[in-house]
Amino acid sequence: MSARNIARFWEWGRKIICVGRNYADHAMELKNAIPSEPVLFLKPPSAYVREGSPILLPFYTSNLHHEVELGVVIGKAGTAIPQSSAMDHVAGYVLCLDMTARDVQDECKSKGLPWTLAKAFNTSCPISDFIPKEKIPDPGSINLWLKVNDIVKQNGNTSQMIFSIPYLINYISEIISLEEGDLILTGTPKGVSSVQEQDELQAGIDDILTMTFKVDRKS
Ligand SMILES: O=C(O)/C=C/C(=O)CC(=O)C(=O)O
Ligand SMILES: [Mg+2]
Repeated sequence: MSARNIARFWEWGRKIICVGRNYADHAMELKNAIPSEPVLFLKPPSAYVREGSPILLPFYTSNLHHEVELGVVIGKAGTAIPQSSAMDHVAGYVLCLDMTARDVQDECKSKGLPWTLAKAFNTSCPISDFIPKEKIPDPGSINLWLKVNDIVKQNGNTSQMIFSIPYLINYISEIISLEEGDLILTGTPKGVSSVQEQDELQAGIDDILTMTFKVDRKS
């Protein structure tokens, strides 16, 4: 049997744990309070989509938003991982989009319902190629950007995160044990906006990597 390859972690069917409202400028653009503790939600592995396949518009939304985020790929399992050793559990990174049906999320929020329909649908988590940890020596200080049809919509720096990567790994693993192949989405900076069928989304991390996805409707 061939050994599993962490560079193809999305094939392993592990957890996708998402952090929300982790950038003050994004929390404020959606008129949310700045959180005093991380806001967590989950996506299933069926949310993954890779370059070459489209992001599919769910039939029940008319306001699908992009959110560009740094994804942290877990390489070593742990529970209640101390902040001091948190980075030893990181195998690498991916650039991610947390696609969000904003109108559905607003309705869920107003009714006190979970965000599953808004955040966890098929293709709601486009990801780049795997970036080995050594390629990003300081993940707490990198630029993330996103363009829609060549127009810049998001341009932020991970130094703006309210909760750092070691803090998040400690906080999450106290509640949900982390396994090899899990992915943590670390939240989005400001500039989220609506996308339409046939739009082209391009996103990147500094000069490290870019990725491109088309938006389509399920045929
Ligand atoms: O509370 C809201 O209105 C929206 C929150 C989010 O969608 C949170 C995120 O996913 C994020 O900040 O990245
Ligand atoms: Mg998000």
